[in-house]
Amino acid sequence: MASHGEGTTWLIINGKSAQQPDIRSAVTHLRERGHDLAVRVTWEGGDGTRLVDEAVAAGAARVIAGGGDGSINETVAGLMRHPVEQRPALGILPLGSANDFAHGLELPMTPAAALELALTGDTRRVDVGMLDDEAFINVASGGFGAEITTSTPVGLKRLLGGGAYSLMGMLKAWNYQPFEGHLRWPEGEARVPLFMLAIGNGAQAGGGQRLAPSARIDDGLLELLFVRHFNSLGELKRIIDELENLPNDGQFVRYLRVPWVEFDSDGAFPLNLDGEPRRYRRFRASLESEALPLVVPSRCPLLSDTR
Ligand SMILES: Nc1ncnc2c1ncn2[C@@H]1O[C@H](COP(=O)(O)OP(=O)(O)OP(=O)(O)O)[C@@H](O)[C@H]1O
Repeated sequence: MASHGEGTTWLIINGKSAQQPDIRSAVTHLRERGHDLAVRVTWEGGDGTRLVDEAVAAGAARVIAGGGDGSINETVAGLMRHPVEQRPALGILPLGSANDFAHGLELPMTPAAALELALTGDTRRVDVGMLDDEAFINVASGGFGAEITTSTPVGLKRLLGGGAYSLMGMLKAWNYQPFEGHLRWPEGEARVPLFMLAIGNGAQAGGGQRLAPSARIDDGLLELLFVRHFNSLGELKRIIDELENLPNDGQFVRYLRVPWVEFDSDGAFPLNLDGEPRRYRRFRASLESEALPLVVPSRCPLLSDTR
């Protein structure tokens, strides 16, 4: 474990949460204890990345992303623009609605405890996912996985766990079409009508859906989950069974650990990058190993040697 006790820390906080009284008092309290904590507030998308540049220019040792998964993604994107040896450590103050990455790390969720850990906790070097040249730290989820997190309020777990009938009905009502394309990874390839796809550095997305349950952020690998499209209720029930066990070569479900994966889609494929919606005709997902020092709690479940 490395400790970054010295140097300035910058808190880059999403403006929509910046005026919360408990955050103000947590900042005041930590400053009174002698911590050198600068606070900057974002106004709109893109500000987080630019503020990281200012923090690096000012020589910050640590940058805390105050916000949800989108804010963390922007901060990571900013940090990755700098050479690896100049990257400040990343801390997280979870203030989003889903906070999937923070929950996956089992960070404290109250502002006072989260901010104190972010400022004073130990750091570990973790991997950062790359989708072409865009960074993601948690999960890229595509196909139905992207649709559920952006356009429906219903969770995948509830849909798949609770009612095959209602999911089938909903897909019919939507006239849901599979995404035809070609997947390629180091040991294999598949031409598939895809129902959904998840690429995990972290473990969960979409507000608690554990799509990559055995993901570790320091293992140099991505978890790849993909589910083949289905046509009947019987096939859907089979998928639900396979999702329980996550076979590496199931009839519908495949769950693999890979250093990279490429997808060539016949159409524009919806993919959420750390929760932010995108569309791609083709992409390559890969990993930069040990790219970023991250503040982690003790016994963090996303580390390989969880103690
Ligand atoms: N001052 C602001 N007011 C409103 N939105 C902002 C502001 N500053 C940045 N944003 C937007 O907020 C987005 C990030 O939101 P964030 O991830 O922090 O919250 P969230 O969507 O509630 O989190 P989660 O993904 O965990 O549910 C950025 O992409 C940016 O477009």
